[in-house]
Amino acid sequence: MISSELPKNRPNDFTKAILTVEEIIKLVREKGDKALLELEEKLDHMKLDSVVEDKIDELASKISPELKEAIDYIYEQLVEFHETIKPYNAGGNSKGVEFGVIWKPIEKVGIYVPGGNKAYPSTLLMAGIPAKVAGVNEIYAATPPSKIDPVICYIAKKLGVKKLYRLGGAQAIAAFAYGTESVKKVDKVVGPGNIYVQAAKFLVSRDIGIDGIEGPTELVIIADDTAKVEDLILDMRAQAEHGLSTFIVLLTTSQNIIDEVKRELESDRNVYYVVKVSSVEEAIKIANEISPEHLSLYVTNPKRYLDIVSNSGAVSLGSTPPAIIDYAAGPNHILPTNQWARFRGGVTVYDFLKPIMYANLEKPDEKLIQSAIILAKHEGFEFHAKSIGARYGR
Ligand SMILES: NC(=O)c1ccc[n+]([C@@H]2O[C@H](COP(=O)([O-])OP(=O)(O)OC[C@H]3O[C@@H](n4cnc5c(N)ncnc54)[C@H](O)[C@@H]3O)[C@@H](O)[C@H]2O)c1
Ligand SMILES: N[C@H](CO)Cc1c[nH]c[nH+]1
Ligand SMILES: [Zn+2]
Repeated sequence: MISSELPKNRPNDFTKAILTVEEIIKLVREKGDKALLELEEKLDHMKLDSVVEDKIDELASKISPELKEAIDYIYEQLVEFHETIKPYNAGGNSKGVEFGVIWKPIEKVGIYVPGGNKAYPSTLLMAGIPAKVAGVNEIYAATPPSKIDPVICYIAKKLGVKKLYRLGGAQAIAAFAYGTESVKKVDKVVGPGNIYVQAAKFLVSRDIGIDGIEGPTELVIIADDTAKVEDLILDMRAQAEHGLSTFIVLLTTSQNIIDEVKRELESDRNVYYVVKVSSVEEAIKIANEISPEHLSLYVTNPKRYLDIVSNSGAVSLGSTPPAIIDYAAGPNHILPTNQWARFRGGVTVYDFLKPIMYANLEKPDEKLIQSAIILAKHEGFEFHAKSIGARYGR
């Protein structure tokens, strides 16, 4: 289906799942493993005796040499990306203060690998590699029991995942956040998923770290009349493969493109929003407001517009298909949706690191000490002022 107007509410709004998910979280907190087994039976239609996958080695050995080679090759590319952008410990001196930052990995991380409609081994690569590059010691993963793909097991082994859980949806996120008899409580949970998964992450962020809201999928394409309409149609249908809750928009200056896209996609089940704009600049303004997960700049000389893109998870330039970012380019496919791109980006090595700052004042600048004392007194914190003054003879 085609709509010529942007919607007031997004089809992928996770907040509509909050009430259902609150109940699921409550059950997992109260009843631990028992709740997990009941919820898996009810929501994933799988009768399990344990939520821990204990056949990882056996399953991993089943993957074809072709798939193994593909995974190994992509693995290298993603390691290269995160090693390239990894922050380094830095320090300096100013006003007699030696200061700096050391980056420390988070200790325990849970990765959610979606698996309602399809298995997503690519997601385990996308989350696991930056975690490993950051130096996370304990990586755990969960995916719905019907989608324990041997490729997921192969990647889990390669990453050194401590345990793979047969758990989907909000119950997987709750188990990571609060722990159960079988599931390790972690410090941060990351990963994309449907509205139940994202609502659960949102709710547990009271108690553990999350990487943001990532799902269902969004794509905004900006196309001028040089874009190949067949490519645009493929890119729209590609992201529509993630389900009917996806949010897919085409903003174009070309009436020909609009006519052809409408003709081709009118009878698809997904809704595509196709809107005419008068310039690429106008389209970027609209895209910045939408703050989409994926942005495709399928226009002449796309790089010159990067400066005015302010909100987007990842940008595919020119004829680069957004789907290559989903698999192998280097940037992550775990990307913010629901306008979270206004204040955060996709998952990177930074998501698994914490900056610990330090200061050492052996011979500090007098004026700096005096300034601190003045400000502490102004705030009415006498002992703050005194504790500083006493050290530096004031
Ligand atoms: N933005 C991103 O970074 C990104 C990346 C990859 C995938 N995605 C998105 O991930 C999503 C994957 O969705 P999926 O559904 O295939 O898999 P999923 O693993 O996210 O969700 C499946 C789970 O949802 C739970 N569930 C289903 N119906 C429920 C209900 N009525 N009540 C409570 N729980 C319910 C079940 O427990 C099931 O295991 C897609 O929407 C896709 O667009 C987003
Ligand atoms: N397009 C998804 C992000 O929205 C990522 C993905 C994984 N596999 C295929 N696609
Ligand atoms: Zn995709």
